[in-house]
Amino acid sequence: MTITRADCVALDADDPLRHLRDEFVLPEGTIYLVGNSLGAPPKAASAALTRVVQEEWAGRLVGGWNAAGWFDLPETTGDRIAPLIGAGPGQVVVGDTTSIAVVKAVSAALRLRPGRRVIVSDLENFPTDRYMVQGLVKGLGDYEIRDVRGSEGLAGALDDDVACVLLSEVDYRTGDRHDTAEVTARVQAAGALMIWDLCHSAGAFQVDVTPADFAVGCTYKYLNGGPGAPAFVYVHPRHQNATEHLLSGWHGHAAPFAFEPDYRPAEGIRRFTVSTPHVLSFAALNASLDVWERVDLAQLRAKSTALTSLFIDLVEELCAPYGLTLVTSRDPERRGSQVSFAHPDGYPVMRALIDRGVHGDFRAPDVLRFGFAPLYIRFTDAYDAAVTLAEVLEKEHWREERYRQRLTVT
Ligand SMILES: Cc1ncc(COP(=O)(O)O)c(C=O)c1O
Ligand SMILES: Nc1c(O)cccc1C(=O)C[C@H](N)C(=O)O
Repeated sequence: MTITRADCVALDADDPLRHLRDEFVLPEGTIYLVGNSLGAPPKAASAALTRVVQEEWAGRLVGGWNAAGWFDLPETTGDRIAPLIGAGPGQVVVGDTTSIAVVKAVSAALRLRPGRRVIVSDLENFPTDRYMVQGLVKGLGDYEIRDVRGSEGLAGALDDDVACVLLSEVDYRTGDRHDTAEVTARVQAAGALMIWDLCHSAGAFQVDVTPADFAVGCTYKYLNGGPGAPAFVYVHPRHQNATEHLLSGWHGHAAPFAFEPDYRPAEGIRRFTVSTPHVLSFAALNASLDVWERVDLAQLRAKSTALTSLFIDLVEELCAPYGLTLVTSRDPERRGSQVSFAHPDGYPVMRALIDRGVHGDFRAPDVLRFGFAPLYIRFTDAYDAAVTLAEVLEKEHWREERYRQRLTVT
């Protein structure tokens, strides 16, 4: 084999981020390549949750809203996420879920482009992004969705009717990454607004959100905020006071504790909050953001591309006879921190692999996904995962009937 396990041991020893793995709880014997779905728990999360329950909730009771800063968590936490996506203070707010954030961003964009009735949506977008826009259009009436496939499909889709375009920087299935600067410039040149879904970007590499009009993303994948961790919304400063979104909840009101009968939006990013923040979820997320403060994002990207390139090379070498097709771009610039391979029996192959301690996931119809969270995945993990995948394919372990039984969540 061209690359040996000893080479990978050496790469791990040279990895400037290697100490960060110790910050996470990872079960012995598990190679966890699903950080692109749910990140691993930071060791500090458990103590952070206990502290918030005991000191803030039990200790201060309702006083926690003031004394523990609960009311301002959406903004204070947004300011901590901002540097990871290239944004400044007062440009990001945290709360709700990505699906809700999509409604906020798209509805705010539509109000900025009165007279334009079209929302461009990618057929490859994660389904909830599409479903939320479909629901919005049904509710608002008088708007239409123009479907495209990938940013290539945009060419013929941009005209004077388009109000906004919603795309994911990194495709959840293929792992491919758009050239956001180029696409954003094209969309804006057509007079439309650009909204990026950064779910598979934030924490995978340094994002530059600044050319975008709006962006949304979750914090439970590469950012390791925990299951159900709140989402974020970025709003370019030029738009913040110029528009309103559809979900006019009381935390986004100019004077929430005046209890006025009618909605008046707060100034600035605050108006993109909706209602009561999930304080316990913020505790876990903020424990993770403490780790992120110590991460050099250039080193993160270098490690990510090295890991994904290594995995592609190894799988192509070891699994050549077994019917896998690389789905993700070979160009490291054009991919996130994920590698996908297609296989006609992808589902049982992935179940057999997980049974042998290598956790990836499967996306219909035939995609095996492998996420490489650079904070805690080692080069030896990539090596061992490729060797185990080759074994599963060579020995045809995946043919066992039990691996065909579908679980509810894949
Ligand atoms: C690109 C993308 N957008 C949105 C979501 C869903 O967001 P949520 O269920 O947190 O609203 C996911 C994953 O679940 C995703 O991968
Ligand atoms: N958000 C998820 C959920 O609520 C259940 C199971 C998985 C998820 C995920 O995050 C999946 C992920 N967005 C994907 O890229 O497929």
